[in-house]
Amino acid sequence: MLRRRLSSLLLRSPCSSAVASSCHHQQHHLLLPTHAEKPPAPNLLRLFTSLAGSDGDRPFIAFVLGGPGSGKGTQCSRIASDFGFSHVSAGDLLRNEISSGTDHGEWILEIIREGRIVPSEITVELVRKAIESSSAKRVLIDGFPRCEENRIAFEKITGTEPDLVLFFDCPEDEMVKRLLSRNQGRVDDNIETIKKRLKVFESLNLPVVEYYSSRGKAHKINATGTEDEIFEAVRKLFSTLRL
Ligand SMILES: Nc1ncnc2c1ncn2[C@@H]1O[C@H](COP(=O)(O)OP(=O)(O)OP(=O)(O)O)[C@@H](O)[C@H]1O
Ligand SMILES: O=c1ccn([C@@H]2O[C@H](COP(=O)(O)O)[C@@H](O)[C@H]2O)c(=O)[nH]1
Ligand SMILES: [Mg+2]
Repeated sequence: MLRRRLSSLLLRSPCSSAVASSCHHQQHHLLLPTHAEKPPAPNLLRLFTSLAGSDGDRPFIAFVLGGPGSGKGTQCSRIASDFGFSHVSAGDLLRNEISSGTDHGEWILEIIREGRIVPSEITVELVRKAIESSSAKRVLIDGFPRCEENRIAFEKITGTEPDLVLFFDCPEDEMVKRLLSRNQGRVDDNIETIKKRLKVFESLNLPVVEYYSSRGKAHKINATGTEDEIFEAVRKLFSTLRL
């Protein structure tokens, strides 16, 4: 059913048809952290800093989205090395917070273990800092935004939108198979968490893809087949870009 829904949303690449975006996170609020879980609010003034001033100064930004195990990280590494992009993985930034023992590391670990979404005030700030400190002209943001609230916060705080959104479309059974054999010691690579992540993907991540489809920015890539086959489709798309 999910595949059918996605295909109807993203028949063309890029999508030119308007697709209504909807915010499902209210009805799925139980999947998000509760108020009690929130860490101390960061300094809001510091958060409201645009990315490197005017739009003309900022790097080319591509959001890379797709279900858990769809191959975002794998393909991002290849795009980065062939097309000179800096690779910013939101998940890696959060895992660094855990491994470096920051104040809210344990709290982030629990959220990841449960397959839920870390609040925007944490993630947007990590992503914004990573973009700024990379000083790259082309940046891939892997696995972010994860929900409409993330997207709106990013656009508001950085004062910018992505130039391109790549969406890796992969069947659920293939994603599950890949995650269960990933073997990288991730706390979320177990069937209980994977099931939760798939629900979050459908209810919260997909509306972001729908939103960018309606803006003509989303490009769907068939994420089945070998890594090489998928990268060939990616390469074709990136070769057409004026970077
Ligand atoms: N085309 C492919 N065929 C088979 N296995 C693949 C393919 N692409 C990636 N993999 C493997 O599947 C696993 C998941 O890939 P990857 O980590 O890139 O996915 P992801 O979308 O970043 O997942 P997550 O959202 O959990 O970070 C990895 O072990 C990777 O080596
Ligand atoms: O923007 C984000 C990105 C990630 N998370 C949490 O981390 C895990 C793993 O993320 P990957 O990108 O797949 O490595 C994800 O399931 C979320 O729990 C997040 O909250 N916000
Ligand atoms: Mg990944």
